[in-house]
Amino acid sequence: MANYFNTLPLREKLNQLGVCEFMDNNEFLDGVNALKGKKIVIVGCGAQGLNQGLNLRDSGLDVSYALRKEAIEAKRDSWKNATDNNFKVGTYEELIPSADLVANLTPDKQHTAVVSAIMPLMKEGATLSYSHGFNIVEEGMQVRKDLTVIMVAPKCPGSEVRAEYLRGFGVPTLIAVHPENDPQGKGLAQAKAYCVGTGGHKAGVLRSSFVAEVKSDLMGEQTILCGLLQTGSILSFNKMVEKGIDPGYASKLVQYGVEVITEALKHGGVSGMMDRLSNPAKVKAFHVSEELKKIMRPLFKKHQDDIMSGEFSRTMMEDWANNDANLLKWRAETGETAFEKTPAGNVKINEQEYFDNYTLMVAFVRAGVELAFETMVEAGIKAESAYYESLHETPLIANTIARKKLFEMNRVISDTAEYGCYLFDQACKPLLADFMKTVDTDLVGKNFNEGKNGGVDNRELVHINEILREHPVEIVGRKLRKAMTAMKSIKTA
Ligand SMILES: NC(=O)C1=CN([C@@H]2O[C@H](COP(=O)(O)OP(=O)(O)OC[C@H]3O[C@@H](n4cnc5c(N)ncnc54)[C@H](OP(=O)(O)O)[C@@H]3O)[C@@H](O)[C@H]2O)C=CC1
Ligand SMILES: CC[C@](O)(C(C)=O)C(=O)O
Ligand SMILES: [Mg+2]
Ligand SMILES: [Mg+2]
Repeated sequence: MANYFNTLPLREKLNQLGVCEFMDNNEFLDGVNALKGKKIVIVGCGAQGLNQGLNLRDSGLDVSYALRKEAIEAKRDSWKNATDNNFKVGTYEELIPSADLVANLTPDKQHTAVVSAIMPLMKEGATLSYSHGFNIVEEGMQVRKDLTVIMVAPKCPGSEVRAEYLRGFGVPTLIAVHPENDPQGKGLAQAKAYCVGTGGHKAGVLRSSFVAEVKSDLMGEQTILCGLLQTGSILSFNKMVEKGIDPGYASKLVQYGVEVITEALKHGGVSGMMDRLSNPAKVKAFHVSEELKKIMRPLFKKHQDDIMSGEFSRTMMEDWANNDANLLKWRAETGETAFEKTPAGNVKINEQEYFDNYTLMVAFVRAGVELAFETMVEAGIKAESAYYESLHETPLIANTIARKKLFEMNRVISDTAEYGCYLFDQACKPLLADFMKTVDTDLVGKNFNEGKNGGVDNRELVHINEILREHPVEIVGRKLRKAMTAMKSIKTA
């Protein structure tokens, strides 16, 4: 097998990268009907597998889990996840042959082995579904020509796929049909039905391609969503402790601050988040984020370039072959950071204080969201896709950090995302070393300008507001958020 993307001529690369059509609500009027009464068998009951299955069943669909024999015999977590939630569980041989749709929700590193094991058992004309395009695009998996291959990719951690569904909302989702595998022309209807089943249609759906999903998903997870939130959290905590701020206070400000701050992003975009600062702090955060964008832009470009060329996938697959040596080493190192090892203090921090005392995270988030968006778009990803991947998903990742710090984020996201997060973090921390020497407690740990709201040049403030509001991520965000009529506010810390 070879990297599918790299086998395409440039015109086809650009064509598949550019597939991105915002799907109106009236595209989903048929609901789950295309899969009603069909047997959906999910392989893997982990972050996505369990939570997608719960939503699909609640949406009236027939869902069961095919697990590997050793998981059933050893009553592993996947077996517990499925049985504790009263799903039917069986082996591949027991469940796959009668399945109308098989959803492969195992780790990307296992996809070639899993698909090779289940494909011979799949009945003529069945459908194989993914939630990430890595196996098809980066590994070039060849699927039996009578099978339909679709993708329903939530732009969200598995845990929040369920949480937003239970709030009566959903998460932005990319759907796609692999052009090499749609023999009966039923792929789009089934992908739409599956998407309705997960609740994704309530948040926003893009008709995408396997290529466009992979090249944007890998970029978002490595940079703003996981990498920069990890780097920013660790550097913020270390700076506060270095400057004598109580470690318990610092830990709480970081752990919950990123959730409170990015919740504003979800509802009002970057400008909505910045508006929560005092005017002097907003001006400062603007200039700090401009400096951060300048420092980090080459790293963001490198990540996007390595994703586009296949170099990222090659290095990650080398680690797979080396028993995940780097993944496990970086996971252990992250667990040993002072932030991860310092419990949040038993101290009251009100919602506004998270903004007032954490100007630095606001600057990190603006810089990271805009950089990720800009870098994706200049690489050929369409604005709507770049918005879901760089802005809307950031608060959903922050929800996991608020739960149990970086440990929880890295546990819930895919192994692919976790590897990419560490890769970015390893490079970004030294890149920011000189910048962090200039940071003091006015930016992190204490109220900027001691909370005084005066002394701002009106013309500069007007100019800054214009720049923030007219950024392309804000323009497309205002359109996409209009469609999120069912979006709920979450109770933050
Ligand atoms: N995590 C996320 O939030 C997101 C993930 N995705 C994509 O969803 C897919 C699933 O990822 P995710 O939910 O994170 O995966 P998890 O690691 O959470 O779960 C993997 C599941 O697969 C099972 N599994 C592991 N190895 C094998 C194997 N060799 N054969 C059969 N089953 C196996 C595990 O069960 P056991 O080990 O007990 O057998 C577990 O149930 C990936 O393609 C990922 O890129 C897409 C969007 C977001
Ligand atoms: C952000 C990482 C992700 O792409 C996701 C939750 O969307 C993943 O692969 O886990
Ligand atoms: Mg993702
Ligand atoms: Mg991913």
